[in-house]
Amino acid sequence: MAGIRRIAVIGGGAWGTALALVAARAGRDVALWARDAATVDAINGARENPRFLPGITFDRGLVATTELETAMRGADAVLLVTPAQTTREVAGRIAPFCLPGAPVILAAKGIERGSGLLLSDVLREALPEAVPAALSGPSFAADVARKLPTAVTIAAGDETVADALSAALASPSFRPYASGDLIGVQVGGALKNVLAIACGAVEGRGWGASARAALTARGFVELSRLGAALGARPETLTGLSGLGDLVLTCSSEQSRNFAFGIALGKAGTAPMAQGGKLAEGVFSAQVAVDIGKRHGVELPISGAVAAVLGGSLSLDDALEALMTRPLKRES
Ligand SMILES: NC(=O)C1=CN([C@@H]2O[C@H](COP(=O)(O)OP(=O)(O)OC[C@H]3O[C@@H](n4cnc5c(N)ncnc54)[C@H](OP(=O)(O)O)[C@@H]3O)[C@@H](O)[C@H]2O)C=CC1
Ligand SMILES: O=C(CO)COP(=O)(O)O
Repeated sequence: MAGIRRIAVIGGGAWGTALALVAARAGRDVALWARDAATVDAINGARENPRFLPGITFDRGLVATTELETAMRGADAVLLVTPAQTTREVAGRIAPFCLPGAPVILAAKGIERGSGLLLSDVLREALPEAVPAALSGPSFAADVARKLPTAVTIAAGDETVADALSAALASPSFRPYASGDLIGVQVGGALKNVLAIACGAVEGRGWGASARAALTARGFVELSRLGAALGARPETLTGLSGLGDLVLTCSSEQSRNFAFGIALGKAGTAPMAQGGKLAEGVFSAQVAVDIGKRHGVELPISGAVAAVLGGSLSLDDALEALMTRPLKRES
C-alpha cells in the first residue's frame, strides 16, 4: 500500500499520547483527539499529559484537538486507543470521517464483553470500510513516552498493510515487527491482562515468587491453547504480543493489571480492590472463559480470576481449587 503520511490518534490517555509521540518521532503528521479539553490544552501548551503521564515532558510538540472531524481530516491511518469496551462506540463516532480503506490500528487490549468478539470483529461491524490492524506487545506508555527502547508487533490480515504500518511508526526507539496474525496478537493482549491480575494477586497475598512463576508459565499454556483454538499462529503466541507482554505485565508493578491484582491480593476479595485506574483484565476475564468453553478450551487461571472478581470465590479458595485440580502430565 502507498506510504502513510498523516495519522489520527483517537484517545488522549496514556497509550494514545505515547503512540502519538511514536508517530511524530517516525516523521508522520499526527493529530491526537481527546475528549477532555484540559488534556488537549496541556498537550498543546506545556507538552505534557499530567492526568495520564505525570512527570513527563514530551521531547516534541503534538497537535491535539477535541474536534473529532479535525483530527480525522485526511488521515491515511488511524490509531484507535480508547479502552477496549469503548471500541464499538468510538469506531462508530469516527466512521463518518474515516477514509475508505484506511487502516484502523486497534491498540486496546481486550475482548468485547457483550458479544465475545475480538476488537477486529467489532471494528468490522462498526466501521466496515476500514482495514483492521492491531498493535500490541510489551510496552508501557510511560516508557514509550520517555523514548525508552520498545519493540511491538503490528498485525493486519494483509501482511503488506502490516509492513506499511510498521514502516510508518518505526524509529530508533520504537521497533515494530509486522505480522499477518491479527487473531493471535489480540488474544495475547487480552489474556495477558487477566493473567497479570492473577500474578499480582499472588504477589499481594504473599504467596511468593515461585508461585508467580508457576502461574505465569501455566497462564501461558492457557493463552496458547485459547489462541490456537481461535486460529492464532504459534510464533505470535511466543512472540512480543504473547509471551513478551505476559512476562512484562506479570512481573512489573508498572502494570495496572498487576497492580490491581496486588490490591486484590491484599484485600483477599474483589470489591475492595478497585483503584480507579484502567485494568482491562477485569473486563476480559469472564468473556475469555466463555469463549474458551465454546471452543472446548479450559482456562482454570482465568476462570479463577473471573470467579474472584465476580465474588463467587475468595482468593484463598481459588488457590486451593487450582492446587488440587486432578494431577496431569505437563502439556
Ligand atoms: N498504558 C499502557 O501502558 C498501555 C495501554 N494499552 C491499552 O490501551 C488502551 C487504552 O489504555 P490507556 O490509554 O493506558 O488508558 P487511560 O486510562 O490512560 O486513557 C483512556 C483514554 O480513553 C478515553 N476514553 C475512555 N472512554 C472513552 C469513550 N467512551 N470515548 C472516548 N474516549 C474515551 C479517556 O478519556 P477521558 O480522559 O475523558 O476519560 C482517556 O483519554 C487499553 O486497552 C490498554 O490496555 C496498551 C499498551 C500499553
Ligand atoms: O499492556 C501494557 C504493557 O504492554 C500495559 O499494561 P497495563 O494495562 O496492565 O498497565
